Amino acid sequence: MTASARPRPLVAGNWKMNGLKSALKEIAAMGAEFDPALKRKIDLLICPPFPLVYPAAAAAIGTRIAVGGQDCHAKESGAHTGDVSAEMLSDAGASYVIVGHSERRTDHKESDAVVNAKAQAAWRAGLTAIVCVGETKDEREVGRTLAVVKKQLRGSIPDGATAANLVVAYEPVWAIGAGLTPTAKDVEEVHAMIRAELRKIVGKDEAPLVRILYGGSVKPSNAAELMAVPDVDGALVGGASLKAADFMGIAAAYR
Ligand SMILES: O=C(CO)COP(=O)(O)O
Repeated sequence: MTASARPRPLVAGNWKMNGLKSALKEIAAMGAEFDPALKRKIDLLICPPFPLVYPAAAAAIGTRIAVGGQDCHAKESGAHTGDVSAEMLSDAGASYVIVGHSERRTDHKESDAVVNAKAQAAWRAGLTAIVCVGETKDEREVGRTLAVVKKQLRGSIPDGATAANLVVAYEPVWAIGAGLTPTAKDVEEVHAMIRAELRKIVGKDEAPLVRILYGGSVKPSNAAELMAVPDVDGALVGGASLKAADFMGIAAAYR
């Protein structure tokens, strides 16, 4: 492996609790705009709500757009009403799953240990785990950003991570859905620290190839600047992933 090895960028959409069957036409429209030149450069992923995983995977056939879940249970099956396992997501056509999103950490009190177990479940089912980390506004204001993110990384990423089975998403909680983003310099500082931590976690040969996504108010208008930041290997997009025009406008940062 050469020192200049770079990951293949990933532009991922997290639809959160948005999207009815009618939203599937957006996936078809994204596919139509995902032309051969862009396909050579980047990967695209859409993570719809659970009921749409199977039809989204069907809608994405032939588009090279991957489909993922937004969460999974740590167990394979059993008496866990309302939960969905990584194996079920894989069976429905998913190849990725987001774990430890800040909305799960807040709404469902998910700890790093829970996120770690979910990432292991993802790997057991053959899925790539997108492990989310990020500081709150208060943590940033008191200068704890790097310490908080480092602790989340160490607690949330299981042993056995590789560049193929792990994606890290840095999502400052205060930037999500807020129309606010950190400065390019602030993003660079956090991503550089994540890369350094990854060298300890996956080793120095593999670490440069792990994709580190930035998430939080990514839009077509700021994507080029954010995607140009060193150690930013793509985006995890919320609101702007719901419409093909916005999502493909963000992907166009890689044209
Ligand atoms: O949480 C996010 C993606 O997981 C980011 O959401 P927004 O792009 O809507 O800020």
